[in-house]
Amino acid sequence: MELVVNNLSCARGGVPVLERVGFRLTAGQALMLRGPNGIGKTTLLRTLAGLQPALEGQISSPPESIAYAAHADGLKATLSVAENLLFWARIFDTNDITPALEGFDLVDLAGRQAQNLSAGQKRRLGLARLLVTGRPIWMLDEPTVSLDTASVALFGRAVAAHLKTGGAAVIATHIDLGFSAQSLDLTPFRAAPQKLNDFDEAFL
Ligand SMILES: Nc1ncnc2c1ncn2[C@@H]1O[C@H](COP(=O)(O)OP(=O)(O)OP(=O)(O)O)[C@@H](O)[C@H]1O
Repeated sequence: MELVVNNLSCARGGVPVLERVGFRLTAGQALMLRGPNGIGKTTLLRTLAGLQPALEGQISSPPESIAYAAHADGLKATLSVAENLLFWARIFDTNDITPALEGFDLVDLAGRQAQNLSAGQKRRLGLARLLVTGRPIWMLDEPTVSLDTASVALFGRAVAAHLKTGGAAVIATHIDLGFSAQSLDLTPFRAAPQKLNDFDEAFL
């Protein structure tokens, strides 16, 4: 497993956000994306995960090798915790949700509808889905939002275990997850402001 990103430029809403981002990640490594609000961490993760096209550059790993956990939990409200996990597990050709239930402390909540979970419990369920994908590269956007201290530690252990078994992770977060990781500050990669075209200038 190796993720090599070269000369990657990406846009949001048609506006270039980041230019010439590059890094290399091998099995067992995690990369923490840093930078101020609005710098483009979500945009970069979405591009790496294949949810939007890059303006230019290369990403060595195909989207099929990546599991992406976004800001939104994306849960099925009327399905139970176990049913939500099974729904996802079957997409990835497995019925085994036990490691996901156990790894994210969801065993006692297995029968509860997702809509009746607390915010932190919903977040744990959203993250537990990573374990049923079997995909080697995790892309995680602010994964610890709503998590209490114990759940952050639980999540940190889940990522550390994933790394130990040859996985990799790219994580946009402002907090320390308790394992060693590289970090990449995106500030130097901020795209230059676009030059106004003649039409815009005529109206200024
Ligand atoms: N749908 C959109 N249309 C146009 N611009 C957008 C859209 N969504 C986000 N942006 C802009 O793109 C830029 C990058 O946003 P992005 O969400 O990637 O930043 P971020 O680093 O993840 O921020 P945060 O730390 O606040 O989550 C920001 O300036 C933002 O305002």
